[in-house]
Amino acid sequence: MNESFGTRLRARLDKHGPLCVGLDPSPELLHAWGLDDSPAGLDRFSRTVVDTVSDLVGVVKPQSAFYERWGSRGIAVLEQTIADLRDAGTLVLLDVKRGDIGSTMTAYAEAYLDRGSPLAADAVTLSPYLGFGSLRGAITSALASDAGVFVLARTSNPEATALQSAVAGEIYEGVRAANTGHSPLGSIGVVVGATVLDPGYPLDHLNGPVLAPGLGAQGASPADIGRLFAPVRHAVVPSASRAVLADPAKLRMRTERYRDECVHHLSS
Ligand SMILES: O=c1ccn([C@@H]2O[C@H](COP(=O)(O)O)[C@@H](O)[C@H]2O)c(=O)[nH]1
Repeated sequence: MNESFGTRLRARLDKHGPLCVGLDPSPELLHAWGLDDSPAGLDRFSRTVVDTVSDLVGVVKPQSAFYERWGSRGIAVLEQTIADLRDAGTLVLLDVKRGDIGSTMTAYAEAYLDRGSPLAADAVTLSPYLGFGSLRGAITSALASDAGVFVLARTSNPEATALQSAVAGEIYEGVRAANTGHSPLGSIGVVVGATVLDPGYPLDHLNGPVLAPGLGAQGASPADIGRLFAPVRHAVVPSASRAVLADPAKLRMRTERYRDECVHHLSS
């Protein structure tokens, strides 16, 4: 029997520390790297990031939108990047934020979670704003494929606060229920930005992982990670994209620095 996503994630976090590197090949970053904004540029950027950080972190989070910009040629690069990460033994958390009615979610689950799909990731981000129940089929598919999902609960952007604080309770409770009985860690996670002032829920009750974007470019620091997520120190996955990707010559050093500072603030 294969190991669940939660089990694999826990092992990677224990070995490599919590940091997740985001893979966001925006036109600005490609330009800063001296690369063309083209499928060839995306490919070069992605291969360089995979080669540079895959021994440093347990999880990499490609942002699908930056590959989708280039249509089928960008998706081909994304498929190759997912394959390269898997070959390197790095967990792939594909940031796609899909959310729709149940029958369509089944198709998204086939695209991103079914082991036979060329875009199959270890986990994906999902949006619950058609109701948490609309995600149940996708969650069932994820568990059947030993994959995981991260459901948006309190995202890192400031515009989200009013809407999400009104409904986050339903999302947290749905995730908690989905993880009941799973050990050492459930496979169903939440997204809680490192920029939020208060997650509004005892995250250690979830028995699942917490993706915490917002480190660096959006203003959150490793100290914020320690302050917000100490109760889930073995389950939090802080992610940084622009802050580590800005300069290829400093990519490895910045990844190590953010990783080590997150470890430090989570253990103090
Ligand atoms: O709440 C969320 C959920 C996802 N994101 C994504 O993470 C990265 C952040 O990039 P940075 O350069 O580290 O700011 C990006 O892909 C977002 O789409 C998020 O920021 N907040």
